[in-house]
Amino acid sequence: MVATDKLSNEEFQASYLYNPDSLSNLDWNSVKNRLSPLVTNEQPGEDYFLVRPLMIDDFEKGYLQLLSQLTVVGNVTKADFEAQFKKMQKAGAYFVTVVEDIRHSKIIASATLVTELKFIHQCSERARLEDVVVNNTYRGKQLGKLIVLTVTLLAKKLGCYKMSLDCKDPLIPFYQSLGYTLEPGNSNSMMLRYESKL
Ligand SMILES: CC(=O)SCCNC(=O)CCNC(=O)[C@H](O)C(C)(C)COP(=O)(O)OP(=O)(O)OC[C@H]1O[C@@H](n2cnc3c(N)ncnc32)[C@H](O)[C@@H]1OP(=O)(O)O
Repeated sequence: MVATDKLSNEEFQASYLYNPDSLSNLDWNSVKNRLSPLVTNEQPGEDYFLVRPLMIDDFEKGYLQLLSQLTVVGNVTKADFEAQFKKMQKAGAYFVTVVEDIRHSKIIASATLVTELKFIHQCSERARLEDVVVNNTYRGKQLGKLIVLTVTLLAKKLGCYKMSLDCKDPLIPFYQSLGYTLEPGNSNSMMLRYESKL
């Protein structure tokens, strides 16, 4: 575990997957009618909820246990986690954003924004939403909406020209309530699966 009180400011910043300042001044005005009551990443509804980038010591805070409520995680060791974290950090395109319940030092929600550089659209950048999950004992309290809107607004702030996602049919209304649409003739998701480790 990273003993953050003993770290220099530089080391502390390096323990974040991406710069936490990126999460300041998101355009919540543009989505405030999608939440009732209004919550934001800076005022997430409870003073013990903290919305922030993934940190390297979140392995200790149950991050992978949370992901296992979404899909198969496999036998990922702490060393595996840290190596993958550092690769993502170096790539600079991974904005894994979490909610921590600071009372229990536990990660209770997560969503990933991945950005992709393009030559098209005047060398622009597009965004994808991945791996959205809220701990099952915290569901139904708008945390899903909060974490998805946080990364959606972050993509806007970063200058992405669009953001897309894949989801199962029952979740379509959830994402529609957050502004995502099924574009006629342009909303199919196709798959070719390779042999996986699991
Ligand atoms: C792009 C992707 O990653 S898709 C994968 C999405 N993740 C999963 O399926 C993992 C398991 N599910 C979860 O973690 C959660 O149920 C989430 C993230 C989908 C929603 O989190 P919550 O914190 O419960 O959502 P929140 O309280 O903000 O919103 C609840 C709304 O979403 C709807 N909703 C939530 N989960 C579901 C679901 N599985 N199916 C249909 N509707 C749902 C609720 O009906 C509710 O609608 P309302 O506002 O009209 O009452």
